[in-house]
Order: sequence, then structure tokens, then C-alpha cells
Amino acid sequence: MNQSKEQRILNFVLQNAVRGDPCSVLDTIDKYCSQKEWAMNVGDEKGLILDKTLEEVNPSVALELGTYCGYSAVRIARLLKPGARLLTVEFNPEFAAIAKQMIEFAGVQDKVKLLEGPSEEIIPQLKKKYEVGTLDFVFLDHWKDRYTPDTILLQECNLLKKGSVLLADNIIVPGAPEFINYIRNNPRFQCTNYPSHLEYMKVVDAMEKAVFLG
Ligand SMILES: CCc1ncnc2c1ncn2[C@@H]1O[C@H](/C=C/CNC(=O)c2cc(-c3ccc(F)cc3)cc(O)c2O)[C@@H](O)[C@H]1O
Ligand SMILES: [Mg+2]
Repeated sequence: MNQSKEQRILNFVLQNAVRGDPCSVLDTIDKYCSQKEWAMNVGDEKGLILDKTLEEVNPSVALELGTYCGYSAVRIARLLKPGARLLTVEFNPEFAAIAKQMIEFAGVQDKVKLLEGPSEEIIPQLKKKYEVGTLDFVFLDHWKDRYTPDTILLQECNLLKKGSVLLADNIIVPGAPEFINYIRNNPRFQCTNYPSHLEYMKVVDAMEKAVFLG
């Protein structure tokens, strides 16, 4: 049974990155995915927008929707203050297993909780089962047609408070037109667009930040 691309990415990290060094894990994934096999990690260019947003928000509790191989989970966790935590949601068991190993190799496992299952099932469990009060930061990078229903669900579950920040990947490519229409026309959110490029490509992409106004 030949390996998946995601398994090849993990193996390249295990063989070439420095254990316990999140930056070396990120650089190694970026190197592999720009030189050998493209993969849908947020990447280094959009990763800088993610970094800057995290430094502004300095979240105590962060949520990520769509873990994939764990690149952005490592990227987020490396910037969290002591005691802060990231909950990341992934419903593909193969990707979840890869991401778990990636997160552990990077040494950020104490800051990250990987929740396996579909976001629409996990989100309603966050308060009671995962002891979340409200979320300071949410990174949306899962199926693009799930951005809007999950943003609505987060509000219904009272998981957002005044100042909670959503950051959404892939506003241009593959695009999230329904989400953009919803969030930019919703008076309860203050939106900012961040033009960038698709990971590892010269193709234009963008991220959208939406601050919940309460
Ligand atoms: C049910 C809700 C739900 N619950 C839990 N986990 C969920 C979930 N829905 C999805 N997942 C997991 O999240 C990840 C999917 C992410 C989806 N991302 C893109 O499709 C994407 C595509 C391009 C691109 C592709 C091809 C191109 F040509 C150009 C651009 C670039 C990008 O940055 C992209 O993020 C996978 O791990 C899913 O298992
Ligand atoms: Mg993406």
C-alpha cells in the first residue's frame, strides 16, 4: 500500500526537522511543499498574517477548524503564552493521526488538543465537554462551504464574546464567497481583508479577519 502525500510530508519532517523546534518543523514542511509536493498548508506568506493576528490577539483559548497535517496548529501553538491552549478540529482520521505526530514532534503537544470529528458536532461540545468559556481566536481553514454555518453555530453556542477574532483562509482561492457575503454584511462583525498569495504559488489569495462586536 503506497504512502499518502500527508505521510510523505510527515516522514520528511521526522527525518529533516529538529525535534522540539516548531520553527524547524514549519520550515521543513514549507521546503517540502514548495519543492516536492504542493499541499494545502497555510504556508509561510499567509502564515505571517496568521502570526501577526495572533500577536495582536494574544489568545488564551484558540480554536482551529481543519487541522490537516498540523502545520497551522504548530504555527499557532508556538506563539501561545504559557497556560494558553489551542483546540484543533479534524474529522479525517488519517490526517488526525498525521497531525498528532507532527504536533508532538514539534514539542507543542501540551498547548494543543486535537479533537477528532466534524466541526458541527464538536463546536456544541466545547463548553461542557472541553471546558471552554469563550474563544479569543478562531482560525477557519476547513471546507470553505463550512465557514458560514460554523460561524453561525459558534454564535448560537455563545462561544464568541466582544473582541473575539475570526481569521479565515482562502478568501480568493478556492474562495469562500458565501462566507464573505455573510460576514461583511453582518453588523456584528468588523471585517478586514489581507491580500496575499496561495501557499507555495504565485496565485493571488487573501485572508479575512472578522472581529465580533458582541
Ligand atoms: C465537516 C466540517 C469539518 N470538520 C472537521 N474537519 C474538517 C471539516 N471539513 C474539512 N475538514 C478537514 O479540514 C481539512 C480541509 C481543508 C480544506 N481546505 C481546502 O480545500 C484548501 C484548498 C486549497 C487549494 C486547493 C487547490 C487549488 F488549486 C488551490 C487551492 C488551498 C487551501 O489553503 C485550502 O485550505 C482536511 O484536513 C479536512 O479533513
Ligand atoms: Mg487553507
